[in-house]
Amino acid sequence: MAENKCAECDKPAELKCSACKLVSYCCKDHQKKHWKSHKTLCRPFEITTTKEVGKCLVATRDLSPGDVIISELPLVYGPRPHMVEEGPVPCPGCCRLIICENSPRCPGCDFPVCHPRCPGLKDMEKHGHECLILSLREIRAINGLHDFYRQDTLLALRCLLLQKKNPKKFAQLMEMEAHLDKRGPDTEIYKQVQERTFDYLDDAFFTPLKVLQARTGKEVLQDISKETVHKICGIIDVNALEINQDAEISVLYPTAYLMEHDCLCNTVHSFDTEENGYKITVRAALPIKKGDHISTMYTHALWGTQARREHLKETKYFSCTCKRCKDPTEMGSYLSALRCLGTGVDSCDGYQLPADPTDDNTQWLCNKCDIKLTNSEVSYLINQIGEEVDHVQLSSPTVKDLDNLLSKMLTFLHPNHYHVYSVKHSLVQLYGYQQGYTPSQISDDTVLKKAAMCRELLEVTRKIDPGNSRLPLYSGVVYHELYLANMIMIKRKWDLGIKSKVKSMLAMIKECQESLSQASEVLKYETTTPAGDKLLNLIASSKREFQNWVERNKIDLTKV
Ligand SMILES: C[S@@+](CC[C@H](N)C(=O)[O-])C[C@H]1O[C@@H](n2cnc3c(N)ncnc32)[C@H](O)[C@@H]1O
Repeated sequence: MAENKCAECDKPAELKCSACKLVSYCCKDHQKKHWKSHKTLCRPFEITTTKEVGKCLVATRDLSPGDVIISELPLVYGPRPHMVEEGPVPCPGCCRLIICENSPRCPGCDFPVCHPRCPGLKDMEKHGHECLILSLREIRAINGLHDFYRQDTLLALRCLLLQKKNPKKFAQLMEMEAHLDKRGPDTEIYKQVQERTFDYLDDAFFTPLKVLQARTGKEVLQDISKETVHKICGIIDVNALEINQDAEISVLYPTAYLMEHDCLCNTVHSFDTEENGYKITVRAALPIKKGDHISTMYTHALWGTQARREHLKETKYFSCTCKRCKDPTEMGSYLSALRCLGTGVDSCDGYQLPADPTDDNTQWLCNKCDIKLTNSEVSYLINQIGEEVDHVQLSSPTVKDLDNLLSKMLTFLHPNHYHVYSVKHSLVQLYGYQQGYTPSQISDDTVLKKAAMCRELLEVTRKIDPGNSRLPLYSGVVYHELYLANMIMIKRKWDLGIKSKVKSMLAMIKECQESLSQASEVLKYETTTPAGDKLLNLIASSKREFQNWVERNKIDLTKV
């Protein structure tokens, strides 16, 4: 075994940096001396294994919000592997969405692409390599058929190609958890992988590849067995992160995948653009103490406990037992709570909460009276309401439609329930915009209602996403809408002669200033997403508008 050398003097070294364990030293003195240059590169975590989560990351020093924990390039990335039966598909060169039927074709393999000269088509890190395999199919489709050109299989193919191209990366990839024990031949997921990925790749490309390999004696892919393809698909499902810039991409990173899940995670991550190779940067979102586990969130922060736990069980094969999942009130947010459904003499103004949220058969108890509900009764009700919300949300609703839906929902659900949150979030974006509710048309009462709703929404997000790591776009929108609501009222009152010395006016001016600054703060890591970029531009223009108004009216903000 090669002996370690001191990073300071190159002599044989026994000591290791205790934080990253990657750099060695001959003595304590040299370790101290080297710290100045090493501290920016030193990993602030170590990899450990626990019975509950398997491999995971533990902080080796205290971290403050914003501190970088991981910054690394992908092992491999490609189009998100979800089957598309109609609608846009990713271009294999750049993963930007295209309409299959109307698109030009790749000159090499005939797959639909954004442009025959898309730079990614020839790039060996992107489509270049796989194109050689895809071009082995002799039959060509006349029309772009979704089951003929299957972009959802390309990431698995790119993983297979690492065997020859970069065996070290392939070995790192194959170390990842695939949960094959839970994806056996009698499961639905096994059938899907077998039919949609393995059989497709095998029939269309591996069969001609085997003939070619036999003829030329040259091996392009070593292992294209069913077992390896199933393992790779498991690894992608369990470990890949999704990037939704203007494309749908799944990425496997060499270290970031080790972050465990927590419904109140302590990190935030952002992705560089395609030009910068989709580098990931993971930062502390909350203060992290030495010894704390470093976590991210694998599911949606705005789902209730039952929905999140079901999703994690189905897709990541574990039962979450984090602080938020164990707390019936979900950190005081009441995101899953129902109104007490007692009627007549039994009616009360309490809320129905799960007795044990981590028990799939829990009873739901009222916090004021004796009314109990079974979990299946609650699930049925929540699913029904969810379907109605989806139906209304998808039908370009008017303010009236959403107002009516909201009043109906509030007879069954807590005002912070996640279905209510979604309707309120849409409503605050319609008040002030939709015909009949434009800034010159909207009534004072409705503006005040909009501002109150914004404050309620922000209170919920602060409780379930204290580090702004998962809901920055949701909160950014709401902070901006709160600014707009205040600004409508301020201008109206100003025109009536109510000037900045009046207390209520001062409070609104202050809230305007704070909302705009909070909006930029929560979005600070969203600069590379199209939605984040668009919102940040809107906020910048509102900041200019606010500044102009303040200057025009000679308001001294330091005295507000
Ligand atoms: C992306 S991998 C993380 C690395 C993994 N622990 C390993 O050993 O390779 C995701 C898997 O880690 C485990 N895991 C992550 N967070 C967990 C948690 N909070 N509780 C239990 N298991 C967890 C689950 O097995 C999950 O499918």
